[in-house]
Amino acid sequence: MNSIVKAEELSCFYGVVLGLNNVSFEIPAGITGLVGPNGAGKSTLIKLVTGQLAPSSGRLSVFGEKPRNNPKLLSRIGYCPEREQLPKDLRPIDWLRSLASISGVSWKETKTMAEAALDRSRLDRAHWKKRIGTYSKGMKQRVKLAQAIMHDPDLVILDEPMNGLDPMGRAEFGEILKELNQHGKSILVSSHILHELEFLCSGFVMLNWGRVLASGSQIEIRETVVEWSDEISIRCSDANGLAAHLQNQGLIRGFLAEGDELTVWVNEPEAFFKNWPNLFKGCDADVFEVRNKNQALSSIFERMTQ
Ligand SMILES: Nc1ncnc2c1ncn2[C@@H]1O[C@H](COP(=O)(O)OP(=O)(O)OP(=O)(O)O)[C@@H](O)[C@H]1O
Repeated sequence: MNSIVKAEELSCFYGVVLGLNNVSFEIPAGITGLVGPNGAGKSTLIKLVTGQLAPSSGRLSVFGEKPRNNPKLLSRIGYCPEREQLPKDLRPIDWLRSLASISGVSWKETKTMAEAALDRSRLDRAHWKKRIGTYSKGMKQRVKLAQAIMHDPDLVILDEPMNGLDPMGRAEFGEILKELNQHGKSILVSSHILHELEFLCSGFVMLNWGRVLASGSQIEIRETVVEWSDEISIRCSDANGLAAHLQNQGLIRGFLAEGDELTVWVNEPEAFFKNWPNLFKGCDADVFEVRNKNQALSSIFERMTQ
């Protein structure tokens, strides 16, 4: 694998408190979700990748180099921290220009950089003249993102950026990240709610209690599941018609039809899931999606953390 981040037997302790415990994984280019409940070690890992912390033991490389005390490497990384530390009284352009100027960019050039970053973060130009303190949560996240991408990094790291956003805000922010990815940026984004990232990420690192529970693409993680649920969700054009069809064949012992969503409790889950295209033959309903409850990524994660 051509990995961007590679951890080998990596540990990080805060005195006697365990932050990360002997984790090994690789993250390829793309959008990767770092998922785990509170205290799982997500921020610790992000601080290691951004060189803010040194590993207690093990090895960590980002683009093949150690991140700690490595300014050249860090210039290829953009970081959007979890905490909201924005200057309320400044306008976003002024803040971003000041940051670029501190980093040694000429004052004239800072304007182009700041404007480009705000455009790429999709902060509506109508709001640029307002002070950051008057902004909504979603607009502040875009300013934070602009700060992280202003220097055109190859890897953008965001710690819990969806926190506090409503579903619409999360979807919009996800679209911005996808667009950045389409422009060649790799993205590492953390959340304690897997569902927030499932639609966005091609791969995941799942953490709990400082350990990696699973890592890899969605398909690779799903393949680690050997247990099947007897509860299967089917999205189709005629839920009642399809339920009757399955019941007549003696395949299900119960069902619940709600709109275009049919939930069935099947007698032999694995056989059903593997054979479903044939089982639906002879029924007029169009089938759009079939999901085994245990195969949903969120369900896998729930069971791993139990
Ligand atoms: N500065 C610190 N000093 C001592 N312990 C710490 C420190 N930072 C984190 N920890 C501990 O390390 C463990 C991992 O914390 P971390 O912040 O990395 O988790 P997280 O997954 O980011 O959680 P959250 O979503 O709550 O931020 C926790 O037990 C936490 O209490």
